[in-house]
Amino acid sequence: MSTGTADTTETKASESEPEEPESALETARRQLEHAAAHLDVDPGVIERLKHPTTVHRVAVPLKRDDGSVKVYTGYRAQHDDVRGPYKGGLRYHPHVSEEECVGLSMWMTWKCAVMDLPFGGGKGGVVVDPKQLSDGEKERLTRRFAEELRKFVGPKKDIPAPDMGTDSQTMAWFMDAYSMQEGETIPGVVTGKPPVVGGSEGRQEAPGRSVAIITREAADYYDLELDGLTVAVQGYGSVGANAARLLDDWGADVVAVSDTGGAIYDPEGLDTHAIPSFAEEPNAVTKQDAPETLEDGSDILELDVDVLIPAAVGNVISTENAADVRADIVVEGANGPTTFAADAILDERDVEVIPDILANAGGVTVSYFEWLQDINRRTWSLEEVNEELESEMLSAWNDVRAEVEARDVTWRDAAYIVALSRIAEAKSVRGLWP
Ligand SMILES: NC(=O)C1=CN([C@@H]2O[C@H](COP(=O)(O)OP(=O)(O)OC[C@H]3O[C@@H](n4cnc5c(N)ncnc54)[C@H](OP(=O)(O)O)[C@@H]3O)[C@@H](O)[C@H]2O)C=CC1
Ligand SMILES: O=C(O)CCC(=O)C(=O)O
Repeated sequence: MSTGTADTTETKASESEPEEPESALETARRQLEHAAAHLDVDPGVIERLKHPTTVHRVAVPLKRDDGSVKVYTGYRAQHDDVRGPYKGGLRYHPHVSEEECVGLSMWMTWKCAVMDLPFGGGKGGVVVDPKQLSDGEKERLTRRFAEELRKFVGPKKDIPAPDMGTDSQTMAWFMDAYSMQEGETIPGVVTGKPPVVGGSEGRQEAPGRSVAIITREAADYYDLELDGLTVAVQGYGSVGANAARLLDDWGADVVAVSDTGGAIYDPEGLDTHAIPSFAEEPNAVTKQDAPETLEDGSDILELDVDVLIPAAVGNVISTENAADVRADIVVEGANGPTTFAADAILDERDVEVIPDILANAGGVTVSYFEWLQDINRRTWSLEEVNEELESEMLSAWNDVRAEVEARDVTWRDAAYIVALSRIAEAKSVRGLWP
């Protein structure tokens, strides 16, 4: 089933009435309004950008290993494609909802524009706990989801990728199911695949790598030494573990990391390579030896560190705890970890927040490299990928920094200003208004 700009995504929130808990969509809309106030953009464009173009909702039946049948709900939100095909991940998580997918798809539109990639924004997922499924069940679920979305995706239309609860294997199954239906191998329908079937070297580490690069640049900007920089990382998955390990390699002291089981803390710095990531062994963080274990993993957000990297789920920094965040800089590895109301509290307290749409954008940037490699049937080496990523991240960092300095705005507003200017210009040049 496909719905247009669905009722559930009508404007509910406005900047003047911040309430919590905020949905991803509410946060995204408030951030948009806040940043748009700094720009001379047609208000019609801003109003349009508060809504997705389309949200596809599909039923995904799965025959479980015990022979029973369960029907899951899947979504694909397509927010805006003025700059190119919709692009963004697929999430398998019990809290996936239409509203969450729409909010996340909006962030993808801005993220691709901040990075100046020729893509728009999409996001989707299935309401399921992947930890409760066997590998065979995950494969059947993914293949059926791909079949249900087949008409709406494609290398020139909408290109999914991994997100929470999905990985390169999920993308390989998705690509295979799509290709079988189309009658030819079409690697460019998804990114984040294993390199052996058209994936890019370095894609898996890329969002964590970009978080590390942006942390390094932010530390330098605020005159903090990378050597001995104290860092806490919430979430030890694809983003968190890769960011932690790279920063560790570059001399920072990663003093705390967490997963859903809790956090571990060592003021001397943890051996991040010895701690298994979510992909290597889920829920393994608190099984490691460390001087201190924090049973309530959210305590990691209040540790006295130079840099806090929330890299798990959304809304973890809210009005409940924003006043207790003791880091000097928050670098957002997750999408939407800070609510709109918490952002204001952190700003008042001079805690610098480097936003998700810049910090974790390495994932979609290497996805773009992968898409180019697929189209051109050419493979880049890991060195080429990492060199290009470094250069794209520095270019985006400099664009955003220029707005921070020119307008005296927050890093989030500055990133939105860069993105919105590009999107508004594209809309104006294309002349999309009837
Ligand atoms: N993968 C990608 O390409 C990109 C992902 N992102 C964003 O980064 C975030 C993380 O994604 P990703 O790394 O891919 O996810 P993964 O599924 O690889 O890992 C998620 C990690 O977060 C932990 N976690 C989940 N909930 C909590 C919680 N409440 N407190 C502490 N830890 C928690 C999980 O722990 P456990 O092992 O116990 O389950 C796991 O370690 C998401 O917001 C995602 O949208 C952003 C850009 C790209
Ligand atoms: O690689 C991509 O296309 C998108 C990754 C993603 O979902 C994200 O950046 O949030």
